[in-house]
Amino acid sequence: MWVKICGNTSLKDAQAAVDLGADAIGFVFAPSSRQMTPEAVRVITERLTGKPECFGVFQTMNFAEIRDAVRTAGLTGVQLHGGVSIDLIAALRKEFSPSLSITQTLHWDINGSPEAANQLSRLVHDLRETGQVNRILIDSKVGKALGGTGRTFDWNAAQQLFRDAGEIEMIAAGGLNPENVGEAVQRLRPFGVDVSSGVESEPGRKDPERLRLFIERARAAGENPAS
Ligand SMILES: O=C(O)c1ccccc1NCC(=O)[C@H](O)[C@H](O)COP(=O)(O)O
Repeated sequence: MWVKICGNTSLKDAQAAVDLGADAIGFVFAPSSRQMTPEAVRVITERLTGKPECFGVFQTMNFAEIRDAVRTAGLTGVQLHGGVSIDLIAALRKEFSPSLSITQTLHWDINGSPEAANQLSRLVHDLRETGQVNRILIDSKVGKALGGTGRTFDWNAAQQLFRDAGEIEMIAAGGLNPENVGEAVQRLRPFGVDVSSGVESEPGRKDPERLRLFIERARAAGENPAS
């Protein structure tokens, strides 16, 4: 089970996640209590020991802004959180191919209609067809909030979406924490999981014990489908 710890704001927290076995760490450039600048992230990525994937989370659709942040911050991947633009994905792929990992986020509106799941399925299909996206992350949308919400979506209703995704790597996010990640993995059988607020002691600060439990339980559930 691939595990990403998102919303890091310090070297101490990012290094703790890596030392505890996270595959990837994330930095939020979107408006948020966890928002970072590319320069501040660079200070962290330059000093990190280990070789995690380092993702930037972007809510902008501005190609130049993302391109410059990738270079300045020393990112290995982008997580596109502000909507789907095949043109933006193609431009990033052309600029960085194949070294940049591209994750497209799709949002499950927790107050949305049941038909929204069909729309997400079509989007997953279309993104897969482009062959330019490495992973798709399903996150909760709560009102206008597109990330870091701490709220889960309906895992039962989403099972089909994850099952039908085919070969593209699907990541589950939204309200995960050490207490519920095992159940989320059991229900959705994702390629990976992503967490931000569920392993914090306060916004922007990670709790080492919650980090440890999250990673351990996600991995255990991933290795044992029957548990
Ligand atoms: O984390 C944020 O504050 C955030 C704000 C705006 C857009 C994206 C954001 N985070 C991106 C992530 O990858 C989070 O891990 C994901 O949204 C899950 O957050 P949480 O429900 O707090 O675990």
